[in-house]
Amino acid sequence: MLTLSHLTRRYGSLTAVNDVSLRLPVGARHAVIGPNGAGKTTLLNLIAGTERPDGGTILLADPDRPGGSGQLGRAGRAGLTGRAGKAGGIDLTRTEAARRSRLGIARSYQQPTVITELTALDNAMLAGWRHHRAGWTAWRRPARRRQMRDIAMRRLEAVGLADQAEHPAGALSHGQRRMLDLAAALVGEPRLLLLDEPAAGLTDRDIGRLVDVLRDIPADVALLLVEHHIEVVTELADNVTVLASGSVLVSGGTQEALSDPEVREVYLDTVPTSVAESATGAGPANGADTPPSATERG
Ligand SMILES: Nc1ncnc2c1ncn2[C@@H]1O[C@H](COP(=O)(O)OP(=O)(O)OP(=O)(O)O)[C@@H](O)[C@H]1O
Repeated sequence: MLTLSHLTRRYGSLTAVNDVSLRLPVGARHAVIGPNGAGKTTLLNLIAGTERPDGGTILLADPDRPGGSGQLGRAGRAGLTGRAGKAGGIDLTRTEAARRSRLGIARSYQQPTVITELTALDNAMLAGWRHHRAGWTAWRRPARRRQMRDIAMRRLEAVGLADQAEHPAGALSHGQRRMLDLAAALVGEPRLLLLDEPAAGLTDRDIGRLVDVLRDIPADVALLLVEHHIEVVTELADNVTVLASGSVLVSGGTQEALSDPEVREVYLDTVPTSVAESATGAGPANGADTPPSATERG
C-alpha cells in the first residue's frame, strides 16, 4: 500500500535519510529501529508530509482502485487523487500533510500532541475531523458530529480513557496523554498508522495496554512503528528495518533482522543486554531471568 523509493533527506551536509526504499503491504506490521540519530523520525516525517525529501518518491496505493484497500472511495470523493504514480498509486512525494491525513495516513509523535485546554474527548474528535474525507465542513452537520463523537468515545474506551473523556487533557498523566494521542490517531480510521516511540516513558503496565491496543487495530490497517523498546517490536512487528546513519542496514523478518550480527553490533548491543537477548532469543534472557513480555506484564 505504501512504496518508498530511494528517499533521501539532507540537513546541510548531514544526510539524515539516505536512499531508503521500503514497501509496506496492506495490514503490514513493520518496525523501524536503530540508534539515536539514525533517521527514524525523519523517515516518518517524510511519509506524513511534515518534511519533504530531497530525492526519491512516496507512492500510496489508490484506495479507489481494486487492490488499493482502505476506506472505499476516499481519495476520489475528496478530490485527492494527486499525481498518478507509475504503479497507478497516488504520488505523495510533494503532497501536503493535511491531504495525506485525509488519504488515511495518521501519526503519533514522540511527544504527545494533545491540546491541554480541551477535554480528552474533544481532542480525539478534533483528530477525527482532520482525517475526514469531507474535511472540516462536515463538522457543521449534527449527525456527523454525533457519529464522530461515538467513534472517539469507542477509541477512548479501547485505550482505557473512557472515564477521562470529559476531563481536560492537561490533567492527564504522561502515559494517559500517550494513550490519548494513540486514540486520536485511530479516530480517523487510518489506512496507515505511523507511531513514533509510542512506548517511550510508559510504565510496564501501560506498555502492556499499548501492545494490546495495537494488536487490536484492524488487520487491514498498516502499522509503521518506530520504537526503542525491542520487546514491543518483537510483540508487534512481522518485519523490521534497521536504520543506521540514515541508511538501511538490514530489512527483513523480525527475528532474522534482530539476529543479524551487524545489527547487534551497531544497535542491540547498545541497549540493555537482557532486552536485546530476549529480542534475539539468545543467552540467559531465555531462561529463568527472562523479563516478562509486555503483554504478560500488562
Ligand atoms: N530539523 C533538523 N535540522 C537539522 N538536523 C536535523 C533536523 N532533524 C533531524 N536532524 C538530524 O538528523 C539526524 C536524524 O534525526 P532523527 O530525529 O530522524 O533520528 P532518530 O533516528 O529518530 O533519532 P532518535 O532515536 O534519537 O529519535 C540526526 O543527526 C538529527 O540531529
